[in-house]
Amino acid sequence: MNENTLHDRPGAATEETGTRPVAGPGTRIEVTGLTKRFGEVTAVDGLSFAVEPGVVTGFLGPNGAGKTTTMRMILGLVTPTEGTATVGGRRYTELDRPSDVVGAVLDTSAFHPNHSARDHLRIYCAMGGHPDSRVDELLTRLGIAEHAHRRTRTFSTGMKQRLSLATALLGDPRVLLLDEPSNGLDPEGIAWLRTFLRELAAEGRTVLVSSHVLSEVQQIVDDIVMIRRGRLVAAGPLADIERYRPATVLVRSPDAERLRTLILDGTRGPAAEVVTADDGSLRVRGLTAAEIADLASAAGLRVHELSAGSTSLEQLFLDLTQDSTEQPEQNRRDEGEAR
Ligand SMILES: Nc1ncnc2c1ncn2[C@@H]1O[C@H](COP(=O)(O)OP(=O)(O)OP(=O)(O)O)[C@@H](O)[C@H]1O
Repeated sequence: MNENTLHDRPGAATEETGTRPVAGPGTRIEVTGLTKRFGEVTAVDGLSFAVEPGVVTGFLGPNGAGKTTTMRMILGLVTPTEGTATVGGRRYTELDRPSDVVGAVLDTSAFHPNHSARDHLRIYCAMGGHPDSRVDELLTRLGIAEHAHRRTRTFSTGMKQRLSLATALLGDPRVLLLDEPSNGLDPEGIAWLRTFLRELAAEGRTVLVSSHVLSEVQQIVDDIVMIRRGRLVAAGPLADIERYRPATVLVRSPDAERLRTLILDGTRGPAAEVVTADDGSLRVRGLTAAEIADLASAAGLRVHELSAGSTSLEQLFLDLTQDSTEQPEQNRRDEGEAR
């Protein structure tokens, strides 16, 4: 801890009186105006959000959105350029015994290849000052007790994930931060992870899980914090976000580009949003299928398919987080409100 953090931190006065609060049950993560610039690159840009205890929160955004950098700032591994990240009201570097408060898995390959799972946990247990009994407790809880003597280099991705989680849980922390935990897991592994993280949340812990693939964590998370280019795009219960999925009309047309221009023109009807998918089809919001058909027919444009439905959650995620200049107007409004 450096001198600056000692002087400007909240709660320093209570420490002197010996009544320093520790992060306890119901520990919240709070990120306020967090910014990180690496030279020319602004990785995180004025980000504010809270992560509540008792639920699993998904931290979502495409590759390079700033998720890892934000998690590293919460963990005191990267110093913010501006803003704060606190756990239970204190910055990580101000916590007495940080590994008793926050457990983190940032990299599941960080094992000595020749160490057994048990050796690995024993070392981290001693480093964190946790009781030895935690090693066997966690090997059992994570379902890897029978592999405790195997060298970690022989572990599958799923077993490494479990060992990483065991390491993070040695101090029985109230807060857990996991960076892309579903990466490389098969469906069975994801199902196991879902059950396990739900158990941790049900114990009142605060669980933050990052991912760049919404569909991988959709079944795991209760709340979401969605970012793009270091900025907040959406935050709240996943159920709320699902509720606001707008109705979309899928349009396949050999004249898609002309139809798109016509729809966006807006002079022939209400303002609409159009996203062109990779396969050239259009997804239109703000117009009904009948309105689009009439528009195309009046202009002599061919339409091969028109189908109404609601946007998939994955599509909503892509729409909200895409970098394309084709970002729909509604999303830009959402982003503005979220900031
Ligand atoms: N130490 C660093 N030096 C310079 N640029 C960095 C550094 N760390 C991250 N960045 C840049 O900051 C941006 C955000 O990166 P970050 O790893 O936080 O994103 P992410 O959302 O976690 O992405 P991914 O899903 O690919 O891990 C990227 O443009 C990245 O190249």
